[in-house]
Amino acid sequence: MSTKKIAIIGGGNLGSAIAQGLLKSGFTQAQDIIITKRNTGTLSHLQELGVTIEKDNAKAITQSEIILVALKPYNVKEVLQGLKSAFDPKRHVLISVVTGVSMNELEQIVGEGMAVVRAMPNTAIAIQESMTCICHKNVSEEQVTWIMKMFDQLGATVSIDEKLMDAATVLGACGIAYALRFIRANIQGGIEIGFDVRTANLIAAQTVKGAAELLIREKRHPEEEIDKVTTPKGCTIAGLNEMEHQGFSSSLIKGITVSYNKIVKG
Ligand SMILES: NC(=O)C1=CN([C@@H]2O[C@H](COP(=O)(O)OP(=O)(O)OC[C@H]3O[C@@H](n4cnc5c(N)ncnc54)[C@H](O)[C@@H]3O)[C@@H](O)[C@H]2O)C=CC1
Ligand SMILES: O=C(O)[C@@H]1CCC=N1
Repeated sequence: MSTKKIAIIGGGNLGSAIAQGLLKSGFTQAQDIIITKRNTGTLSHLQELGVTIEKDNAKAITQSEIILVALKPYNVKEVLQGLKSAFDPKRHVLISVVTGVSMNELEQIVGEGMAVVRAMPNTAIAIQESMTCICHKNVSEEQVTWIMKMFDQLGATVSIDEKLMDAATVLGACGIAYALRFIRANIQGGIEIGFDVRTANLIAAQTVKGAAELLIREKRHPEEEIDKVTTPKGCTIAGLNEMEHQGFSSSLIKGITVSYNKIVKG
């Protein structure tokens, strides 16, 4: 368990999901988490668990060692600029989960030499099932070990070059939404062929979980597993081929590149 205090600046979708994951994992105790938001009303579920809810970002920063920034890309610079004097490069590590803001930009805002980490998790962090991609700058070995240990409690973690961070955002963070839309389409199809929505939801979600586990646990390539399902002249290959005729893989690849270009080109 960690004894470092963590301030989460920006208690929105991702910020509160991280707090939930940290609590569930037992890595951090509620009294060691401070979470900030302008309108704190929506954070009562975390307050009930013992997390400190705070409107004053500077106060949260001075009371913590790890400063996890989960603000929107469009206001992160302005908010952090206003908090510059609260940061102490000798004491603080800044972890940003903000899309599209580089470590150099963050360092320039909060002060030269500041230990800066960019982490790209996804919302499954709330249930310790995130995929988190990480890169860092000015961070000591002890700090890296601690940070990797923290994210390891919250799902799978991989260190990447910063130049891949936008791609990580698309594949890992946006990827949750793509996967859920795939499941939803399966549910819609399932209802059309006879299932009630609850049963279709369970079958679709558990089937996707099983498919993912085959790849993660057995380290297989998807096509190797698909080959085991596609009986010659059978219903799977007939359906799969129709999906491909309709542009299934192509639409996903195109969507991924559109998401990526949205980050890179704006
Ligand atoms: N939602 C997701 O799945 C993921 C989001 N991200 C990134 O995480 C960041 C946060 O995203 P979300 O949580 O979805 O956005 P969000 O809008 O839900 O959360 C941002 C929060 O910051 C709060 N806030 C605004 N100004 C503030 C201030 N001055 N002090 C304290 N709090 C303030 C807002 O009230 C809001 O609750 C974004 O940069 C996004 O790109 C990264 C990976 C996944
Ligand atoms: O859509 C967005 O901008 C953010 C980045 C990753 C997930 N949500």
